[in-house]
Amino acid sequence: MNRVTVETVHKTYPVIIGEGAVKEIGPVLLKMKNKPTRLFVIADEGVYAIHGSALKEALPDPIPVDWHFVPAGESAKSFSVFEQCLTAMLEAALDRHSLVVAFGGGACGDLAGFCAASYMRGIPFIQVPTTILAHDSAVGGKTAINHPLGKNMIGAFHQPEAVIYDTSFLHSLSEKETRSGFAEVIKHAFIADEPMLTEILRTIQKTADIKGAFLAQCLKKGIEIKSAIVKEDEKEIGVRAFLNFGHTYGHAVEALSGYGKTAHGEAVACGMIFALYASQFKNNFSFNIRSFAKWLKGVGYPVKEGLGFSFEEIYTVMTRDKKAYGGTVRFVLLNKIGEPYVTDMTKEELQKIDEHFRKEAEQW
Ligand SMILES: NC(=O)c1ccc[n+]([C@@H]2O[C@H](COP(=O)([O-])OP(=O)(O)OC[C@H]3O[C@@H](n4cnc5c(N)ncnc54)[C@H](O)[C@@H]3O)[C@@H](O)[C@H]2O)c1
Ligand SMILES: O=C(O)C(=O)C[C@@H](O)[C@H](O)[C@H](O)COP(=O)(O)O
Ligand SMILES: [Zn+2]
Repeated sequence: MNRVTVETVHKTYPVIIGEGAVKEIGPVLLKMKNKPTRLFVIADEGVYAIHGSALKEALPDPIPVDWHFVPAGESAKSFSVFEQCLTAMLEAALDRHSLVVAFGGGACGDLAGFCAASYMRGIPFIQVPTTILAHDSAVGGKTAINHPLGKNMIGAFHQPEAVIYDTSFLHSLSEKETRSGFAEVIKHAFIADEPMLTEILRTIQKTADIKGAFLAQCLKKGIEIKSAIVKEDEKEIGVRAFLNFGHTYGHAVEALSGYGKTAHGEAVACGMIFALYASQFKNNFSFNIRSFAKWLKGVGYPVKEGLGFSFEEIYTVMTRDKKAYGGTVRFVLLNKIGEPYVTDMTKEELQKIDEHFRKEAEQW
């Protein structure tokens, strides 16, 4: 098993990664200082149907367990599902030493983490992620649900007690979800590791290449990059915003297309192309963006997903981004690969970049 330790001001916790890692959940729970009085598993119903028995067998006998199922994917991050979870948690009479287990991808993890953060003002939880994307979402303590007006707008920072990342769950992911998750790996490489990016561009030519030892190595590196940033800035006062590379535009595409249609990572992939053009516009960032966009398309990413919306539509959603304040939109751009920075962008600048982006898209 591989292990990465995440350190924050108030909590240090392990990310245990590997095939069969789910078996580690028993020892982790039984070793906790306050042994949980009850477990409340919030499970993505699609994931439960495929992998539920593995988690069931791994939970330790002495601790009583309630199971609560939520819709598969992004639709779980809604007010109504959040309310249903809290009602079920109250009915199960959870106390402050009860523990929530999030079982699913990033959507279920974000929802379950927010339920744990809100119930009695915060009870412990453990992430048992099941997607490639969740190498990012399960680590670092951002939890949230969506609002029709913006992505992840209602949420809290709440760190898990542990992340139990069983990579054998990833074998059943669809091609779309494999690609979507891998976009966050590409993001981690762009913001922190040029050799990793080069290796990715060389190794991956189609979705089916995202597998095996190379994928395992990318996931561990991604988690290490993320945990180093979270250690420095848990609550996004500064450098944590770098993890938002590709997200300002990406979140707008997700919100406009109706959550769940364009997968998060697909939207982030489009957002990274936009942010690369913006980096070129702002400071002559030198990189062959056209060939990167073509590479993404070749792997299977729907790179033109944002083009169906007008600049005004995208801009309006971007002004509600959590990084924006005082009326300006803020973007994460690159000086060079591995050297991100945050900058204000005016509407005029963004409009010019959008025009260039649309013109370039004819060549992808
Ligand atoms: N908190 C964070 O730091 C953070 C970081 C990145 C993304 N996110 C959030 O994560 C969400 C996206 O997460 P995601 O990409 O994991 O998608 P997801 O949770 O929406 O799952 C996508 C689909 O894959 C299915 N699925 C999950 N695991 C599976 C498996 N092992 N086998 C087969 N099918 C499986 C689900 O049922 C669902 O239909 C977004 O809401 C995004 O905002 C949060
Ligand atoms: O952990 C972070 O910080 C990130 O920004 C990771 C992102 O991949 C993730 O999608 C996050 O949920 C976006 O954060 P938000 O604050 O823009 O909602
Ligand atoms: Zn993301």
